[in-house]
Formats: sequence, structure tokens, C-alpha cells
Amino acid sequence: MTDASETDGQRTMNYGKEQVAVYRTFGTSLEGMRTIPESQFTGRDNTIFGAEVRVQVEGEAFLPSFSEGDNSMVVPTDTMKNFIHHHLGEYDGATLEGFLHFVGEGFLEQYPQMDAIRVSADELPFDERPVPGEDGFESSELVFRVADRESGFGEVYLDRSEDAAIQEHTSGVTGIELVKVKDNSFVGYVQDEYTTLPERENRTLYVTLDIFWTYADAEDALGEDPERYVPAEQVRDIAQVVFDEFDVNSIQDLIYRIGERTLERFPQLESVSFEANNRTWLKVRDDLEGDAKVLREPPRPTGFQQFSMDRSDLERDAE
Ligand SMILES: O=c1[nH]c(=O)c2[nH]c(=O)[nH]c2[nH]1
Repeated sequence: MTDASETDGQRTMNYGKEQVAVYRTFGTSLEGMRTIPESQFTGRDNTIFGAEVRVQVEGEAFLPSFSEGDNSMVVPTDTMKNFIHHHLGEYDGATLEGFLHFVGEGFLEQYPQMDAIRVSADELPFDERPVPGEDGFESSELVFRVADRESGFGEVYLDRSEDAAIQEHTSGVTGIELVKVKDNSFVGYVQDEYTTLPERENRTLYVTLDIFWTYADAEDALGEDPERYVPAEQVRDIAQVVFDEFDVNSIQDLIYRIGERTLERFPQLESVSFEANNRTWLKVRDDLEGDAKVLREPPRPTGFQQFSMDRSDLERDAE
């Protein structure tokens, strides 16, 4: 993610380090969250935790490093990497966002020349693996699968007002990929001389989703009060349950319903936003018995949808 942080009128001036992968074993477990009907998720042991971190710092004091080659205020990005590594060992909380905030505060404390800092990360996920135990299979406490699946996301932006206040924050879950094998339509769209797509009452819908959310009170994102924390796993599970429940007429329709459900379940959230991609396979054969089909990968190009919503959308829907 890039942004144009302004520190001097229209000037962009920042620097930092990205792709800082760091792992921690035997961290503090995340427990005590509320459960929701859509999810079996009740907590994370954090026996193994990984994150790929990005840090971006701002400060007027860095101007001479750009304009005069004067590095006297420059904290090397290599040092930033070491600082991140070290602080995962010092963090005693249980969430990605909490760690990012802890690191960000640490940077502002250690380096007075930094006016503000943006810290973000993607979780590097691991899955528990079942091994035979005394009462059937149970999760191994030692061996984990390096997982290629959706992962948690967090970002905080801190400055020096009010003791390293959180000026901006985003939490999320990215890389969700879901396929629903029937009961999806895409009909009723504009038809004109350019239209070739046939209306489909029942397509196999394959969608990728990144979901992001913000809290009304940014402190809730840190997970210190687990009852007010929204785990990425529960939002992921809302997405699949809503997809299962509704016969949607488009991806637009699907993400709106996921957003509604997420805001309903978590009153502490202010907004939810989506980036969706359509990867729907193309039909090769539908002359088989029942709903069976043979499908193939779609060619490029791909369609996408972006949408953000907040509590005013729930109020409008209730009218
Ligand atoms: O869910 C969809 N939304 C669209 O806007 C669209 N456009 C398209 O060609 N296929 C789809 N599918």
C-alpha cells in the first residue's frame, strides 16, 4: 500500500521498510472474545505467529537527508527492521493490531525526529494439524502447517498528539477465496449492442474478497479488551455463511449483505469495506445429471467491485 503523506503543504516525504517478516513462538493466547452464530472461532493459541510488517515514518527533520544528503537524523531502514524483530519479543498482547501499535509507539519514543508513523502488516498464517491422541485426533501442539490462505491485516497511523494517539486504523482479512456451486444468478443488467454475456440464473460463482473494518473507538482494535475485539477469523466466517445463506444476484449484492451482517454482529465497528474480484469459471458442459457441470478457468480480463459502508446503511435498510 502506498500513500502520499503530506508533511509540508503538498510535499510527500517519508521512508521506511517493508516486507519485514518476523515470527514468534509461544506468544500470549487470544481468548475471551465474544462468539457469533456464524463462526466456531473462539480464540488463537499463538503458539506460532508470523507477520510481514511495513513501517513508514514521517518527520520534518528528515528533509536535510533528501535536500542536502545529511543523514544525521536518519534512522537506517535496516535498524527499523531490527527494531521490529526485537519488539515482537517484548509484546505481551495477543493481536496483530496490538503489536503494530506497540511497535509504532516504541519508534516514536525511541526516535524524537519521527513526527508520525504508519505501521501495517499481513499475518503469515499457520494451521493446526490433527494427530492421533488419547481420545481420537487432536491438534498437534508442536507441528503446524505453513498455510496458503486468507490472513489478518492491520494498520495504524500514530502521531505525537495526545501521547501517540491512533490517528487512523484499519483491520482486515485478505485473500478470502470462495466458490458457491449453485444458486447464484446474474440477470437484469444493461443489454445493448455491446452485450455478449448471457444472463445466468444459476452460475458457479468464484469470488475473491478482501474485507477491511474500522472501529468507532480505535483502542478497541488493539484487543486489550477481547470482548470488543473483532477477530479476522469471525469476519471471514461471516462471509462464507452469508454466501451460503443467500441466493445473490451479483457480487455487489453479496458484499453488501456481508457488510450488513458484519456491522450487525459488531456494534463496536464504524465501517466495513470490500475489494472483490470475480474469478467465476466458465461453463464447458451442463448436459450432465442434475446440477452437475464441467467448468474451466476464465480468461483475462477480470471484474472487480469495491464498496464501503457504515452504520448509516443499516439505518437506511431498517426504514
Ligand atoms: O457479480 C457480478 N457483477 C458484475 O457487475 C458483473 N459483470 C459481469 O460481466 N459479471 C458480473 N458479475
